[in-house]
Amino acid sequence: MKLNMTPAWQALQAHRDATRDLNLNTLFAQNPDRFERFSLGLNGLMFDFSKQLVTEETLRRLVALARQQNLQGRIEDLFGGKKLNITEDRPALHTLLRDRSIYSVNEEGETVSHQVQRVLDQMRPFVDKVRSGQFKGFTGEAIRDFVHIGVGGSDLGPNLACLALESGEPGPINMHFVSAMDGVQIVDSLKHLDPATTAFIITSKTFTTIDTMANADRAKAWLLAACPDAEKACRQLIGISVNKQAMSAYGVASSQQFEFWHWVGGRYSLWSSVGLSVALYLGMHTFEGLLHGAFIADQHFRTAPLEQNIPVIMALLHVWYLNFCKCGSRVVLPYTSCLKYLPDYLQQLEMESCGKSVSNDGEWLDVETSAVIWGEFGPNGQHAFYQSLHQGNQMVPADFIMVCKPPRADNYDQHLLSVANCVAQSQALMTGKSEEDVRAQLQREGLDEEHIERLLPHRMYPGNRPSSTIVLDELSPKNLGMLLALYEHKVFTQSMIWNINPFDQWGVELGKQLSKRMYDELQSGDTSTHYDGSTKGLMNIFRTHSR
Ligand SMILES: O=P(O)(O)OC[C@H]1O[C@](O)(CO)[C@@H](O)[C@@H]1O
Repeated sequence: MKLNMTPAWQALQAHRDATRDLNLNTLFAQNPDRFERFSLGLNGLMFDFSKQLVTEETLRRLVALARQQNLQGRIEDLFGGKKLNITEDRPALHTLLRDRSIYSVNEEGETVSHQVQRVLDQMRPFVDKVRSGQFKGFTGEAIRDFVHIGVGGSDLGPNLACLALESGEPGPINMHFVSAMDGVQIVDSLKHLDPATTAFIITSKTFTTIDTMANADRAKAWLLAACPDAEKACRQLIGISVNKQAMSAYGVASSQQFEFWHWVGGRYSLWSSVGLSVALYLGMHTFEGLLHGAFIADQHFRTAPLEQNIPVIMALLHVWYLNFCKCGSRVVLPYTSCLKYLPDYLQQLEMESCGKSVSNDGEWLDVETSAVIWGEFGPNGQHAFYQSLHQGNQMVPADFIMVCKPPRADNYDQHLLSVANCVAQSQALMTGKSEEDVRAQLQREGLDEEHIERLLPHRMYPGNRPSSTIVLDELSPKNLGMLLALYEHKVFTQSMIWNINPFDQWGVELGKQLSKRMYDELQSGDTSTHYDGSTKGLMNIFRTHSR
């Protein structure tokens, strides 16, 4: 039976039709305990969903949908290593990267736990060597600068975590990130770096991604220009990949190859050796803190009742807004610039995982799956798109992220400013500003009646716009690990409700194939006739103006 014909779905649809007039201000007025009732805590993290347009009944019906879709069984399948990634015939075992003691799933003879342990045991001494200045370049000087080269899941997580968790004080090494295929970032970075003291961390699950390999080629050529002894120069390359053969062929010494496995999806790979850059930059204890936090979230997801399960509630709210309230996008608003890259990270996690139109049974879906996830460091967003959040005519549910302890102790005052804005913005979205309030204000400002009538509709805020606030007591490795893993499980829950595979991404392949052919033709100057008019026109314009 199609999902939207099932009893739980139909019941939710009827409930939505009956509650279209739900008003948040009224809900708070009717229930003084609403904040306590509609918030959940977990080890230093609090999830406040009291400003969501839902009632107890909405939640009950959403949980009934999760039960109907056998969510609990699917959670067990995930943790038990069932091959949930059916189109690639493999399990998704990223949770094992955070818990090496309990589960052990056999994968080609060696238990997965052993594989994970082996790589962590390889990472630890390497991190010590680097951070103590014992990792030397071709002149014998210590390597001080590392350039992490990767893209998508091989870039976003480490980049997010390095910025989020750095102390603001200089450490033993500097970390730089390069992901852009156009070559601008790598060329600009190399200008400021010294080949004698710089190493490159080439991070790519496949070790074939053209964006990453083009940047790596550029970096390797730069090293070779300074040190023609290829073996010595390549000592400054570190590889992170499932593809050991390709790393060796590229010249990465086997002691500097850090493996991960096919069962770790790219956007779920921060917890694998892909996190090496975090460990190098901030210490192994920071990386292990991230793993620990994610493990706490895993246990919570696996054991908490659905009604008190944070990622389950996050996902059900997402389903509610996307499928029943028809809100096609959701905005992520962190109120610390340390989490500047969080919206980008979550955009890949959600949109690559859920951007599907076909169910696990191969049927075209009749319900929406992929919401547009976007966002920005909140205070900057306020000066760009909050106008639309407050007065635009589309409802965009928001996730505010607030941190209590200031990430920089020596600027408490500005931290207060940011927190005040975070809380005030979610309040303003909810309460809005009524016609009476606007009229009273304009009268106080001394405007005449005609002017007031003209301005009234422009100065009113409809309010009743929903948001959640996730509060972290501090921005620690544990809390960041928890936050990211909760979002992972949110995405998993949504996917199980829609019965889609969140672990493949076939939709990115066609563009890659076409661009390869086009690149070859642009290089050779070949004028192909098999393109459509627009494509041919664009290529011709480029040919005319590029040189
Ligand atoms: O780690 P790789 O193999 O270089 O891939 C990078 C990214 O490219 C994608 O395959 C999408 O193009 C992502 O899923 C992945 O995170």
